[in-house]
Amino acid sequence: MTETIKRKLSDSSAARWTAMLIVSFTMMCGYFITDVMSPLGDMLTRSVVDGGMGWTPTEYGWFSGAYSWLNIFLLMLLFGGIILDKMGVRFTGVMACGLMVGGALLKAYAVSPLFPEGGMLFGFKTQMWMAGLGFAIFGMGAEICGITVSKVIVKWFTGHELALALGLQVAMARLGTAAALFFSPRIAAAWGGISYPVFFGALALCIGLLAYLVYCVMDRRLDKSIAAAQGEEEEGFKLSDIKFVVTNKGFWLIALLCLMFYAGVFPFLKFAAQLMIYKYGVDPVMAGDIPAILPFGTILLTPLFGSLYDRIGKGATLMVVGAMMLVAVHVLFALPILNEWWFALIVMVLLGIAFSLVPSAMWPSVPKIIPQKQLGTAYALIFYVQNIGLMCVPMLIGWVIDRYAKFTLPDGNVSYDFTAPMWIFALFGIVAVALAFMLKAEDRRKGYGLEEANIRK
Ligand SMILES: NCCCC[C@H](N)C(=O)NCC(=O)O
Repeated sequence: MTETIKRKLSDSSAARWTAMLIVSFTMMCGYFITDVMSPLGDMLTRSVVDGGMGWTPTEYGWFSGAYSWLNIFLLMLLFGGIILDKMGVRFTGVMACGLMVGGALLKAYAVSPLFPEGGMLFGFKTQMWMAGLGFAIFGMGAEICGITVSKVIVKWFTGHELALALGLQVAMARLGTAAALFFSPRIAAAWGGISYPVFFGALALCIGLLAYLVYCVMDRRLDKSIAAAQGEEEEGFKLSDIKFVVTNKGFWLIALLCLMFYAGVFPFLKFAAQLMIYKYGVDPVMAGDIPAILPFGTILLTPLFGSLYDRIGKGATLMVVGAMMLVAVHVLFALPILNEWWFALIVMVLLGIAFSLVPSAMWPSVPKIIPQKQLGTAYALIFYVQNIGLMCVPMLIGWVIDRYAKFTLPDGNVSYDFTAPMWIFALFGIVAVALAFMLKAEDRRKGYGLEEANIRK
């Protein structure tokens, strides 16, 4: 008697890498918009007479944190995770892309000359509120898209090169961030307005949406091949899944590590260009270039560390080392030493290594702690916790800069001293180190396999 072994579409390496490239492209366009305003912080906060838009650092901090408003206050990330587990990656991904495009267009409109100037609401400019609302809608789409893309990759790569694939996806996302940091000030300077890079990003996102629609065709075929190979559909989401996830200590350690580590990186990027201008004397048009090194470095290193994790394991150790490097980096930025652009560049490279180590080990570790059927919910909850930091930290830093870091030079110009904000970022790193050690210990106790290789021999 002969038995036919049916292959799933994901067993074809060409098919799974194509799927990975398509969804990562969509995510990359999203990351471009996320940081498109980061190198323009100085332009936004300069006075109108100096050619800026006259926002205060506090307003800039609120706007930067707006990315997470809806995710946190309307629990949109949690609902997004439930929608993902219930409705699947096709519906959720398309919905998320639509939200990103809509939000990006609103944000671009708010900072364009079309938006009426001069209004105030609750002590802040209406322009900031409108741009923030656009960013909040965009952020809701971006985060839901993020968990969807993670689930897509886990779906195609479990039992194959999972960490490498997740690492490459993150690398492509970083390319979006790097492009935003590098090109955004140049587009704004060349075309004469802050709204142009945002409109450009919205256009790129429309192409990202089309790409995702192409992926949907592949996903349908994968589902058919899975049903044929396994003979049964995967069990759907149940509310008890949330309980299962939140009662797991390993899950909480990863979620809190994610909160603390990313609080020291993404919010830092929002202020990094200003740090370059005021501490390291970099020209404002080139102020995004040194921070752009960070994502560029991670483009090579995240897949490299991911592949290392796939082959030899040591995931928990990679997270400990990455968190320690984060502390070192922020301390070096805080200390009053070597205020030279080349030193900032070296420190940024170090941050790039840290920012490759932790994500390349953290994201592929989640499926080792939480089963695939609850993965959408687990990623959503982790992103939810992380978004608390993405919202509060820029607001805190903006306020600290307004209150303690701003001073007037003898010539009447305003300048900033970034020492206090950098110590705050270092503090997040210290807590991240403690959490990474606790995760490593928990792994030893529970045997999650975080120190083991991902590829099954
Ligand atoms: N500036 C983009 C914020 C994306 C946050 C997202 N929740 C996330 O953590 N993605 C994984 C990553 O390492 O970028």
